[in-house]
Amino acid sequence: MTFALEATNLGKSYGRHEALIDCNIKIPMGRVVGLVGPNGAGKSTLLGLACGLLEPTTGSVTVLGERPGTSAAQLSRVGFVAQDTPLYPDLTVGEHLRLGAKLNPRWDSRMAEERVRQLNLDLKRKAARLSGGQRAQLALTIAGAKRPELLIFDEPVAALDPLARRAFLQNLMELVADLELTVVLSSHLLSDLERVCDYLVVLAQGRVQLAGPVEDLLASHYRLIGGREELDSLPPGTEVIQAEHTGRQSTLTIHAPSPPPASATVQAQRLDLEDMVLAYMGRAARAAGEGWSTPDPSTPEPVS
Ligand SMILES: Nc1ncnc2c1ncn2[C@@H]1O[C@H](COP(=O)(O)OP(=O)(O)OP(=O)(O)O)[C@@H](O)[C@H]1O
Repeated sequence: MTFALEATNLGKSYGRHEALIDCNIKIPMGRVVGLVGPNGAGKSTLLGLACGLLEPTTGSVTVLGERPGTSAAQLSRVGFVAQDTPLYPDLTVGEHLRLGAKLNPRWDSRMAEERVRQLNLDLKRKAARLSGGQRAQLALTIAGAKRPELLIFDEPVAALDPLARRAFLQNLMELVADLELTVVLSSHLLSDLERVCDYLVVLAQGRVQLAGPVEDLLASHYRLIGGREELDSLPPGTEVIQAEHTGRQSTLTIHAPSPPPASATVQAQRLDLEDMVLAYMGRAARAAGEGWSTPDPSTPEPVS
């Protein structure tokens, strides 16, 4: 089976600093993947490895079944938009489209021109004179017109206001529906990711903390609120991700294979994506702060 992105014991060090450690993930095709984690977690490093911009220090990575960046054919299957939506400031919108057509064998001119028209982008305007939102939209148009099978974005919406962000994400979803793409999107904006992503990878301290289909992850995580003693013994297979105690009451964030048994004294609540991600990031930060190595993630198998 071919995965959109498959990392096996993947690691990347910059000098003595380990930015990505023993990363094992299998991202199925056709997903919209949210890559989240705190600053310095290793997200850009992972995306750089996936695009062939960086070489692994250990392990291996394949993208669409091939080593990244090994051939022009492989490069044309992947679209990458780096963190600062790089464009040529002195080139106009029209010149960007003409350059895209020259450089990309599968360039879809009709689609690029139609999107530029829909976005009301002036073909004669230089990139330097576009707003942040317009630049992001142009970068998305160029990446989509390459007709890639995998589109990778490193924090595409970070600098955009909420309206521009919403418009960008809506356009991205239209592109996904039209082209049947796999998208990997890194962002700190969990509410945005919750709206568009159906697969999640949480990175922290250079390690994968959690990965899997959003639906499965949300269905297997709970918040338990109840007496400290009652919450001392949990069903087998339950993993406590985070525990908070106030007096005799405890609040636990757990990963459990099946819903916790109903009880009059213990309340079980579903988590939203943000609470779940924050619990894993908090656990990784505590483990690092206390000098432990982060525990192995309980990574649910991806759905193929
Ligand atoms: N070229 C480099 N040389 C040395 N260290 C680097 C280099 N690039 C990244 N790092 C370090 O590697 C770690 C991971 O960085 P990376 O940019 O991958 O994190 P990130 O999750 O993308 O962060 P952010 O959310 O802040 O963009 C950080 O500690 C960073 O300082």
